[in-house]
Amino acid sequence: MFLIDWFWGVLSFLGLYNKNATLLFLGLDNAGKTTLLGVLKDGRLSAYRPTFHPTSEELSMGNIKFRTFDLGGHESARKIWKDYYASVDAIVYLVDSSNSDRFEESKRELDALLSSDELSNVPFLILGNKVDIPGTPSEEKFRAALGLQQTTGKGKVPLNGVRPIEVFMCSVVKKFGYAEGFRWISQYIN
Ligand SMILES: Nc1nc2c(ncn2[C@@H]2O[C@H](COP(=O)(O)OP(=O)(O)OP(=O)(O)O)[C@@H](O)[C@H]2O)c(=O)[nH]1
Ligand SMILES: [Mg+2]
Repeated sequence: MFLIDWFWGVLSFLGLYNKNATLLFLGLDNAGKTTLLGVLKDGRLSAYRPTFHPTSEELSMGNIKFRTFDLGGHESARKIWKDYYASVDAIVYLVDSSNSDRFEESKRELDALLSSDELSNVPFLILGNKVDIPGTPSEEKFRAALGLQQTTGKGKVPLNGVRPIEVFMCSVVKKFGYAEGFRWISQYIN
């Protein structure tokens, strides 16, 4: 009983209670995908090791399926996650905002996703992760670096056929910022 309460508690916290969806967590290696999955799974932080093989992990809660894939330098992984395009309801794209050296690489992968026909109607939540690390850029600077100045708005916005896309800065480790992002994207998930 306790477990079930906790379980639904997590999903309602994320706005995903009584939704039926598959969410893909994408991003370069080291962005925080496995850590986010772990935080959702048991609310605790464990020392998650970098994921090597296969570059995919999955967590199911109720009717929600979370699946991670690493992008960048993983050609074989790319082949795998392309198979999931058809069943994806939302994409959560994680970026390590503390590592500006890799913004360009991360932007390249993101742009490829955004321009793919198969995903043209899929909502995108961009998480600028690790803002707990001193020296991370402001949201404004982060958006500029990723080419995300034009997004669809953080509130409830009538989209008129435009794909929902929005940026939320967060710290998965310190557990803030990402739930707002999930609640934002949940309004575009059935
Ligand atoms: N300071 C800080 N570190 C974080 C945060 N989120 C993740 N990390 C750390 O970043 C490193 C990479 O996190 P992972 O969750 O393994 O990243 P990943 O995207 O799964 O990476 P791969 O599996 O290697 O592709 C780990 O050492 C995490 O502890 C955060 O919010 N703040
Ligand atoms: Mg991982």
